[in-house]
Amino acid sequence: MIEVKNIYKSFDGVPILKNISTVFEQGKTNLIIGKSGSGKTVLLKSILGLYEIDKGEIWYNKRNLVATPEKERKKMRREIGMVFQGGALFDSLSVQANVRFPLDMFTKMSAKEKQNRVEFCLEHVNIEPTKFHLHPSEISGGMQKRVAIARAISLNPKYLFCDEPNSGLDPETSTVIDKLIQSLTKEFQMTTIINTHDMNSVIEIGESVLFIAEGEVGWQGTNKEILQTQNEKLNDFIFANKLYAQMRREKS
Ligand SMILES: Nc1ncnc2c1ncn2[C@@H]1O[C@H](COP(=O)(O)OP(=O)(O)OP(=O)(O)O)[C@@H](O)[C@H]1O
Repeated sequence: MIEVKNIYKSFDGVPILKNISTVFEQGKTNLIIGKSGSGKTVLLKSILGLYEIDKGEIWYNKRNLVATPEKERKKMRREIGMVFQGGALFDSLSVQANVRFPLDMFTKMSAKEKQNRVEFCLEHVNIEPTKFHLHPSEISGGMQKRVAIARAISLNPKYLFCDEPNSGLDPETSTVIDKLIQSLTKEFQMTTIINTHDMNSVIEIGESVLFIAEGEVGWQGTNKEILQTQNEKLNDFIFANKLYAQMRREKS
């Protein structure tokens, strides 16, 4: 579980996050949604400790990141898996070398143990062994995302952060990626936080949805509750999203 309590973050005196409190539960896909510029990325980076917040607390289970010295923070970071926007795979490394990379960097596992772990992770994202030797440029966008997820879970993280995991994917592949993240979250009982623009993701896997509006908690609830909401800002966001999805469908 990750809990944030009354966090504030500003840049050069301009407030971006204003008094955000929420809980991201273990074993659930916790989504953060909101308009472009609302503060989702700043929130995600603050929770990760990439930005120092002005005020507030960030609890990773029983540890408050804000009060944790840098050396301890490094240890905490090992418990975090990240799926970056676009996948961010290393082009020059094969699929399996990409997944092995964190193991080389952060563990003292033997070559055999690493290979077993790489195979385990790639199997869990449904990548066949015939693809292990390929390079990112030789596989589809959806498969690249799956490799990025395999790499993110390679160190067996307790916490998984995904920043727009569906960017650049068609709706069908997006659903596959969403379901995959959700099933891994359940299987490994991770606390998963996903930044997304995608209303389909909200409906499919939004077990807990946090709507950020102008740096504040605008609404929080489940994918079932969101369909009944009377919250005006949230409804505007949903409507704009539907229009966007429709325009994209008509264009393709
Ligand atoms: N490093 C920074 N320095 C100054 N201002 C920043 C910085 N990072 C973000 N901001 C500002 O914070 C606000 C929120 O940005 P943020 O990137 O969190 O939005 P977002 O909701 O993630 O948007 P998007 O969906 O487009 O990624 C914006 O006004 C942005 O300009």
